[in-house]
Amino acid sequence: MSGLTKSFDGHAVLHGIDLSVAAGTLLALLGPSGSGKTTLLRVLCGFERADGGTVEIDGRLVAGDGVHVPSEARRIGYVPQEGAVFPHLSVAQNIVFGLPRAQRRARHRVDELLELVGLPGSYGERPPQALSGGQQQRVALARALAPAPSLVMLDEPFSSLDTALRIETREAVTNALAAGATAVLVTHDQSEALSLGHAVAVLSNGRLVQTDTPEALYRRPATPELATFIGDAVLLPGVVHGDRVECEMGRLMLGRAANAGLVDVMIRPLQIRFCSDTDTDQGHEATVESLTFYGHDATVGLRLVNSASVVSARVAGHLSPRIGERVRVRVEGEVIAYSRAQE
Ligand SMILES: Nc1ncnc2c1ncn2[C@@H]1O[C@H](COP(=O)(O)OP(=O)(O)OP(=O)(O)O)[C@@H](O)[C@H]1O
Repeated sequence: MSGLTKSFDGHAVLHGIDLSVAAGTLLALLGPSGSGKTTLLRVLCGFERADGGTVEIDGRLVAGDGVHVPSEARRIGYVPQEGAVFPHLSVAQNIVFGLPRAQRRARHRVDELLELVGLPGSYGERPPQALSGGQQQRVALARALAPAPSLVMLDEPFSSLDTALRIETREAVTNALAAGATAVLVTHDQSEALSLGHAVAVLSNGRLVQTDTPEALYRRPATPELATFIGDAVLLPGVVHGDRVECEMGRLMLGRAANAGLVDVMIRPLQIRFCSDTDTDQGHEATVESLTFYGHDATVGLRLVNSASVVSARVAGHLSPRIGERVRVRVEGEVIAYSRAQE
């Protein structure tokens, strides 16, 4: 898609979106509520017309420059949030629903699709109500994949599921899509976007802030706002000298070049590590001020000695310290600096 714009009642919702999805990959479209994800998806599907810009699928212009291919002719499979399956049809009838009449009786196709989404062939004759919410979402995916679409759109397909079903359904969906489908997954869940997307595009107020691999997005977010949106982040004032930055946690290596001068240094809480008792000359002294224990890990609030700053560290649950304890901490790995020059 190129230069896509859309306004509702004079209020701009998409501000010129340029984005491409490589064939055979899953792009996660991540953004907070109201950022324009659904509008973008509706424009791609052809449910909504953009005010400007173009959409091409498999090299074919489907929207823009006076063209508007109707949604049913775009070869897009669509999996909505929930309620996608028709309750009055069997699972098999649901799956073949979008196929030409002549192909609807092909039982082997239903079996193939059920297998693809990880459901037993015997489920074909069941009514959808006899399936769990996650299994129903898999049927919705099988139906979307049945006509071999060029592109599959997944609109928050896991959001109504509880945690266990979510994990199971996510796995089934990624396995099914690994067969080479090109897909766009709309989500407001950071971990879902990072774990499922080959690439992640972040939308904020109708603008794309960054499109990158999950690892690059997490490790080198374009802005401090994006850093805190993608995951927990500690931000400390600092000064850049060459390939290092000086801050209250020491002279740290930069993971991305930054202009010399005043910056905000971004450190992930998992990078703040406790020094062992033998490392007495290493690290910075801090007092444990708060502790939130989650079981497998814990978030520790640390007040740096000789400083007003409190930083947050994430440690394995069995290593969590006691409140009031004096510890030594150091930063592991590279950090990112955001210039304050414009302030
Ligand atoms: N048909 C419409 N008429 C008027 N305004 C609309 C319409 N559809 C969306 N909007 C507005 O456009 C903005 C973006 O909405 P959109 O639903 O695309 O965001 P979203 O990122 O999908 O949010 P959510 O995650 O809550 O679904 C919102 O301010 C919304 O109120």
